[in-house]
Amino acid sequence: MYTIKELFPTLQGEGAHAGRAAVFCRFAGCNLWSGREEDRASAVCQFCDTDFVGTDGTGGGKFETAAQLADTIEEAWRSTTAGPQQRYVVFTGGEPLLQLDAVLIDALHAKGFLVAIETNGTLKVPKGVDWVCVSPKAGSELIVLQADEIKLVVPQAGHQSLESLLARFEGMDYRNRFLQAMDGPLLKENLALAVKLCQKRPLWRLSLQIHKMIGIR
Ligand SMILES: C[S@@+](CC[C@H](N)C(=O)[O-])C[C@H]1O[C@@H](n2cnc3c(N)ncnc32)[C@H](O)[C@@H]1O
Ligand SMILES: Nc1nc2[nH]cc(C(=O)O)c2c(=O)[nH]1
Ligand code: SF4
Ligand SMILES: [Mg+2]
Repeated sequence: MYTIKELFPTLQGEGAHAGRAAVFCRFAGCNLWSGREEDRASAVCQFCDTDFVGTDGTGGGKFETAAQLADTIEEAWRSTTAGPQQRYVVFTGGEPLLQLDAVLIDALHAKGFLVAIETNGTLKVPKGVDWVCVSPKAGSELIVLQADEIKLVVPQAGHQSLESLLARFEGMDYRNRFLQAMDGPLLKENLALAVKLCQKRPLWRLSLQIHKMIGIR
């Protein structure tokens, strides 16, 4: 059984694959926040920009089997794209690694999809995921120490020295490194910080949340 908040075709808005056609499948639930506003201030992750509670979003629901969910993802892909090429699904959440498993990954591979995830990096990544984007959260234990992409949201309360943290991540096995400004009331200031850090430390590139800029999901 998979519990899905929402499922829709769009463009990846962030990171190395920004601008790429993708089906987004958002799992309900996260291990770093309940998703309830009254728990935000006491959560490990306090800046989340996403509603991942329940199954009431577009395309959301409970899916009994991997085959049913994979069929639905394929339908979403077919609803907007002309052919079978470049099939791409991004599992996010909430935290996708609470639910994503080998059976679902295999079912998508059998349909020709590349499987990407957006993860907070605190849970083990199953074999077969084609693109791992890890976004570490201050105050959580990072166990995904190797990935295709690291996308650090800045600044985060609880980071002692941001530059020494960046230096540490620079020495680790992440093939692409991005800084993403924390959205919220201080977005403008946070963007200025991210720009300054990318200039100072050129191993990092700026990730803009382009879906928010252009008004798509
Ligand atoms: C909603 S999370 C879901 C996936 C996973 N739980 C994680 O944290 O990576 C998707 C992406 O949005 C980022 N994000 C969440 N809240 C944000 C905010 N307020 N501003 C910028 N990025 C944010 C996360 O860091 C992550 O890269
Ligand atoms: N278009 C679009 N791109 C995204 N990249 C990461 C997202 C996420 O919430 O995980 C996201 C999202 O919610 N929408
Ligand atoms: S870990 Fe990801 S989904 Fe969970 S609260 Fe933080 S940003 Fe949101
Ligand atoms: Mg998002």
